[in-house]
Amino acid sequence: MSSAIRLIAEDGELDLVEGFLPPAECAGLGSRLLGELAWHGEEIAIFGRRMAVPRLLCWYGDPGAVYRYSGVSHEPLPWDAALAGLRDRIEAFTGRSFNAVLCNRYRTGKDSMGWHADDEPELGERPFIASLSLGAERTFRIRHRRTGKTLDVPLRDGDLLLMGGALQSCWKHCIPKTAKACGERVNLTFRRIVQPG
Ligand SMILES: O=C(O)CCC(=O)C(=O)O
Ligand SMILES: [Fe+2]
Repeated sequence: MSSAIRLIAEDGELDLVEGFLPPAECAGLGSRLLGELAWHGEEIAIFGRRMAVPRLLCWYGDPGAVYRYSGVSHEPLPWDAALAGLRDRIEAFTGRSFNAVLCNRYRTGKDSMGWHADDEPELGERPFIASLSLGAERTFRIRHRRTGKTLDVPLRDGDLLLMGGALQSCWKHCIPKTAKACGERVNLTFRRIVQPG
């Protein structure tokens, strides 16, 4: 495992740990999560029309770690063993604690996540979020809200991306669609819900 590389140091911190998980572990773990987790689609209302979110997702965590996304409150599913094992390792590495994980599954290059910040009230001020990627490489794009400064970070199998400080209030991020041939990707964002609601 390599050490963290600081990618952003102003108005929040963004750190990348390339190969946090060794390649030998990634393939098995990726297919286990694809098979085991309770993947489902979601819809969001945009201008009164219901639209399918362009990816699959699921939410696991401690009882009470309720999270509101796509306009709906989500009760967590109880920790899956593979997810709990990863949580423990990421907690040991970062010295932070997490009580829930949002899992996103990008089936093809057409699946994506639009511009957003993880700044929901239940994450509290200056949330610390650890994001583990498995499977196909995708680009994580981050843009400063005021200056427009933009950075593209390739996220590969086994990489761990850490977001902290004021990052969510000063920057937005997304996973753009790609026209490149690309396999499935799973991303796990470990979070701490501080204010159940
Ligand atoms: O898939 C990714 O790498 C990003 C996921 C993300 O931004 C989120 O879950 O909030
Ligand atoms: Fe995010």
